[in-house]
Amino acid sequence: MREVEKRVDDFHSKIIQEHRKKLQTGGVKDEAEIDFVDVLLSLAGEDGEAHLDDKDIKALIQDMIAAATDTSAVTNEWAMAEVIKHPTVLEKIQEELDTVVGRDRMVTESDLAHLNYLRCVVRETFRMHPAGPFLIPHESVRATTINGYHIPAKTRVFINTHGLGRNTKIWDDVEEFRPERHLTGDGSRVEISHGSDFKILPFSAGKRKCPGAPLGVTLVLMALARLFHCFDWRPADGLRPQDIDTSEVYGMTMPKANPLVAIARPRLPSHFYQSS
Ligand code: HEM
Repeated sequence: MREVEKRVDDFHSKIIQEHRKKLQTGGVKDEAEIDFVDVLLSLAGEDGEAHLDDKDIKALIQDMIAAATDTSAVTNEWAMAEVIKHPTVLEKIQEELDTVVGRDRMVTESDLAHLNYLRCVVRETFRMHPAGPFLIPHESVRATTINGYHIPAKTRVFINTHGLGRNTKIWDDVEEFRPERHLTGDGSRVEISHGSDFKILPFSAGKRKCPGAPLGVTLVLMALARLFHCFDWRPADGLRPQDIDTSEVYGMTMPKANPLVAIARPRLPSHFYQSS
């Protein structure tokens, strides 16, 4: 454990050193190049001191990497597993991709707003498999009463988003992966984070809501759009779609108990798969 800690610490030190060197040798010229660490290093403190020391910056980098990577990866794996388990869903996703994007170019970020069925797939994935099944523990700062429940001050509060997605008072056929249930009646864009109805809460809500939600949504949508646009997918040899295992393990995030194994077959013209 100590050895892992040291390796992680060295990795963070290297990131800080590289950024400090860049700042000292003329700084970052193009505003579009400024990243999270550049901003943290440039925060001015009092009496000519830096606002944050290296320990603070390392903690923030670690927090950001931990919060951003596992959540997005777990969501992608669940979405892939559910889609490969439901071949008609894959067909509908690819039909939409062929209509919106076509087969002679790659998906770009500006396409994502128009992929309403894929957005439903991600929303349905969050309903059934929220990356944070109990969000992050919160504590009530003062006593309050919500829906008749008295919550004393300093109570540790967990929000059961996993239960919310399978609550039969809110959803029907809760065990069924059915993206269509999220389509808006008027064809307007399907929101993924949460709506005014709070029927799903993948990123929590309110002032401690995930600050990376827009980036998280884009990362997940973009990865899935490219994977389904570029490849046809089927389960590993010998398995039928319905055999795909969807058992879960609980932890800080809620990954699949067994990693997904699947077979990809290119579906776009061959020049898209050649490295330049
Ligand atoms: C699919 C992707 C993601 C999911 C499902 C997700 C979900 C969550 C959830 C449930 C929380 C806890 C909110 C609460 O306190 O109740 C959270 C917090 C947080 N997330 Fe995300 N997240 C994702 C992506 C990201 C990304 C890409 C970033 C940054 C680039 C990020 C940064 C953070 C940070 C810094 C916090 C802690 C906020 C605080 O201090 O309270 N997340 N996220």
